[in-house]
Amino acid sequence: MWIEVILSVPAEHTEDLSDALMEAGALSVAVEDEWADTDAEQPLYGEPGLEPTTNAWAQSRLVILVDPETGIDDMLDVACDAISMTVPAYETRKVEAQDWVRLTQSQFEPISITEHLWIVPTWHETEGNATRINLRLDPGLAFGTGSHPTTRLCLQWLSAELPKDATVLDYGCGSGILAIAAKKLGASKVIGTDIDPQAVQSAVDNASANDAAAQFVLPDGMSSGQYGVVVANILSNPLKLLAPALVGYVADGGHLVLSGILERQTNELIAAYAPYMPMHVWRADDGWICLVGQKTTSVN
Ligand SMILES: C[S@@+](CC[C@H](N)C(=O)[O-])C[C@H]1O[C@@H](n2cnc3c(N)ncnc32)[C@H](O)[C@@H]1O
Repeated sequence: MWIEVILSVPAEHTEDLSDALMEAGALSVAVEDEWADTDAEQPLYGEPGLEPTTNAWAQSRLVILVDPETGIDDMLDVACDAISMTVPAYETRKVEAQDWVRLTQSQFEPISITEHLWIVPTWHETEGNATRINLRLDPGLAFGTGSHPTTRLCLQWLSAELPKDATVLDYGCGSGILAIAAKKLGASKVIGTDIDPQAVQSAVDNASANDAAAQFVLPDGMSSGQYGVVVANILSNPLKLLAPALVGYVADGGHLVLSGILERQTNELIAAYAPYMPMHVWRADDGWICLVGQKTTSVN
């Protein structure tokens, strides 16, 4: 018998706390992204090169496996103290002593985005016919495993609307899932960028695992090119701040696809982009919407 300790922390502490917990005696720490629909203020980051100023809105759920002999309060005190964080409330549950890795992995099943596009964890066999595209991705620290509606909406747009041989920029690439999907769906050239170096590395690894030729760089490494499709799944505040930059990356006649927007934020986002480009709701999913616009030659 082992014990699982489950708690939520601001996403910005996820990595440091995971490391500190392992040092303090945890057997393993699994991280689940959890974007709650709350009224908490959203992060104000968004300008290229700027670090997040607050991350109260994005929470991660940690599932920590410990030996029953481990003093849970002591372990949490030591780990939280090491990163100067208040010990959060937690729950525990008993788990049978068995192969915990397999237990964790079994919680992540292949996800169907469309009939032809699937996200398949690497420990699953791929199935299907020649027309089925299987993206091999593992849940990890970088956001983007296809289970979140905001990612799903972008993948559905790419599946349905990506122009043949388009060039694609994935702004806020996380795991690289959108860039990799775009390449597999026929994009001619794909580049992704993210302010999080760990996300960039994870995107590089995932592209390689999928045999997808895509380039990933930090925002500082972006050149000033234009793309037939720019897709950005971030959050409404960064999307507002990034409006001129993102529109600037869209080539004449190209498409801008925005996700990470709650339904109630639709009008403010459309208004924020109105001076640059008309945007409309393409599709909604579970309280989230995807905005799409096409740049005409007369709009700059
Ligand atoms: C919701 S995740 C999206 C990941 C993936 N594209 C997907 O659709 O699942 C948002 C990503 O945007 C990144 N991000 C946030 N602000 C950014 C900014 N100003 N510039 C570049 N990336 C940013 C975050 O680090 C995070 O990896």
